[in-house]
Amino acid sequence: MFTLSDAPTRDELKSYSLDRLRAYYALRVSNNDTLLADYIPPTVDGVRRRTLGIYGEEIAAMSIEDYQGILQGFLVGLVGARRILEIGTLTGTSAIYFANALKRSGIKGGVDETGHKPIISLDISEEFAEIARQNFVEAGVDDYIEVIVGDANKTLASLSDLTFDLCFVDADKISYPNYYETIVANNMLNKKGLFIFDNTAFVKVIKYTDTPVPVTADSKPLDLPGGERLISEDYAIALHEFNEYIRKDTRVEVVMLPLYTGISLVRFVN
Ligand SMILES: C[S@@+](CC[C@H](N)C(=O)[O-])C[C@H]1O[C@@H](n2cnc3c(N)ncnc32)[C@H](O)[C@@H]1O
Repeated sequence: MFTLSDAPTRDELKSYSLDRLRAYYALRVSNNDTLLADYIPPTVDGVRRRTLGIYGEEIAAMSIEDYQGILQGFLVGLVGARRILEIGTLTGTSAIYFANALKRSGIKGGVDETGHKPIISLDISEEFAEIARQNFVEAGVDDYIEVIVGDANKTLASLSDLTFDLCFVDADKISYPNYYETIVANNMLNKKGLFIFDNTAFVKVIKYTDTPVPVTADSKPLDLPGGERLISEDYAIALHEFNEYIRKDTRVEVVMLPLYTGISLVRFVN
């Protein structure tokens, strides 16, 4: 584990290449090394390696990356989240980041008066869910996360009595409008809560070393320059329609972060 004290001096910086300096900052996206140590636990690496070993690159690449995990953990603290809903568990990477963030905020694990753990994560695959549960045990966060298996279009509706402070939506893109409307219509997200929708820009909007791709008002959904296409065109069209839908929804305010394949933050305006 690095410490912030290994920062180069001003003199040493003169012999640094920009790439070396970027590499330095890539590991220091927060000023709090305790937070980084908490947020990038070795177990997340283990989850990635195991997912890669079992399913290969295409599936493993669906897990969020470290920086997104750190950012989402920061947002957990920002909104004071106590209860989190995740749609799309896969093998558990994002849920582990959320659990560590809750721990940092002093939230206790275990089943509460609602009969649930602080994080409910939904996935359609029993196989992924089982691997995720093993990963949660190994990461020491199994008392923070419960996985409910089934099509989230159905399981979500069965949770409509519950209220969450943060909803992270990262499952099948076609269903984003239904997930959004079900959560809003049933008041499942607190008025001060936060939605995070992943992959809303369809393609890698930014590469680490590039400047952000400007998205203009007349951009077509499928012709954003500057990145490999990670998802099918069906998904891109569904996401485009979803983006337009929430952009015009006067109940909410939306900011799409140009990170990875786009991360939309959505909050209620009043
Ligand atoms: C992008 S992955 C989630 C990655 C995870 N959030 C992470 O960072 O590790 C999408 C997941 O959504 C699940 N999924 C797809 N369609 C679904 C549906 N209709 N209901 C519930 N889960 C679904 C898939 O099985 C897959 O595990």
